[in-house]
Amino acid sequence: MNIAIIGAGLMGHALALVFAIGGHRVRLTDSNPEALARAPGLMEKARATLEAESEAGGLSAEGLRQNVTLHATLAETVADAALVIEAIIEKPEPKRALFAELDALMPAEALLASNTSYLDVFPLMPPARLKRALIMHWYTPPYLVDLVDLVGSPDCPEAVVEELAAELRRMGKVPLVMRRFLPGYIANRLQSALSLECYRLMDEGYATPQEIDEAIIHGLGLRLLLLGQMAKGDFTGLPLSAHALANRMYAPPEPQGRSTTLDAALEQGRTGVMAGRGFYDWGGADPATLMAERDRRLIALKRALRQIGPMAGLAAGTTPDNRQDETKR
Ligand SMILES: NC(=O)C1=CN([C@@H]2O[C@H](COP(=O)(O)OP(=O)(O)OC[C@H]3O[C@@H](n4cnc5c(N)ncnc54)[C@H](O)[C@@H]3O)[C@@H](O)[C@H]2O)C=CC1
Ligand SMILES: O=C(O)[C@@H](O)C(=O)[C@H](O)[C@@H](O)CO
Repeated sequence: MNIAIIGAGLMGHALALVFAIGGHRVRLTDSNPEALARAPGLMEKARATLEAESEAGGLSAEGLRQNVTLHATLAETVADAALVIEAIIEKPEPKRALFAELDALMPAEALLASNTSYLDVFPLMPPARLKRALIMHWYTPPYLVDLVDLVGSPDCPEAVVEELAAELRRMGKVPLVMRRFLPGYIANRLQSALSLECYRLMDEGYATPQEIDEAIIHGLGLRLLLLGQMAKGDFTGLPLSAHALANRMYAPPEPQGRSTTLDAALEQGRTGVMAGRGFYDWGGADPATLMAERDRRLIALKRALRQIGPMAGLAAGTTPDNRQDETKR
């Protein structure tokens, strides 16, 4: 499939690699020439790390160069594309403006997919595009994290969503199809709730970023990887969960729309790995090298988990799904 990706940042360059590994032809563009120029090095570093662990699907460095090409203009990028992926800044107005530009340039039958983390992008799209518009939300790094949230627009037939889901499964991914848009889908909503509590703990001086990560890595993380949250609840015992709910010992944080801790970091230029520091100081290490080290460890962990297998799979079955039809995913 010919694929166009708009935005070559943290996600865009990695998505280009994912689809190249999947055997597709990718055209990549970015409004920032420096970001676009950075993409080949980031992609090759990630590809080489995957290849070293036999996880690159046979994609060679030359194959990457042939399968992912950089383009300066939208018109060139989306010409003869069957799937156009938007991975630009998470702000409604730039996305709306881009969708309008793309509408005039992309093939009539091309799919339009947004990688948005939380936004209901469908009202931002030209109505005529909605019959072939979806949210296709990936998790970073998308060449290792297999979950992909898939939500068709209200006008997009289920068959179109299922066709894309089938292609993602062929690529070894795990699409989670939602029948209706829900900001944050499932995993991002859970992550968002966790983030809100993290910011509250830091803003109110209860914990440092390092203490939060220690609590997750040495506490929650191990069981989540094997059991998820609900099967873990079965081992905790549901009565205790009921007591904890009834006791209501504290209220979850009210979303404030900002965090003093996060604002301070941003004011000091601590924007994350790409800047060499965020909540942690990465010692000026090259971002691609840090990502390669993250990927090497994630691959080893993923391989071990494949061998161990999730425990939820050992269950005889799940409880009956008593949701009403209209509320089902
Ligand atoms: N960073 C992450 O871990 C994840 C991000 N996402 C979502 O993916 C999208 C992109 O996020 P990131 O890759 O993190 O952002 P980013 O800031 O790293 O990259 C966005 C890129 O889009 C480019 N851009 C902005 N406006 C443009 C336009 N009109 N035309 C062409 N290029 C344009 C920017 O120059 C930038 O390089 C957002 O919607 C975000 O919510 C989804 C999953 C994970
Ligand atoms: O964690 C991820 O990769 C995705 O869930 C994302 O969409 C972004 O990180 C987002 O959650 C940041 O708020």
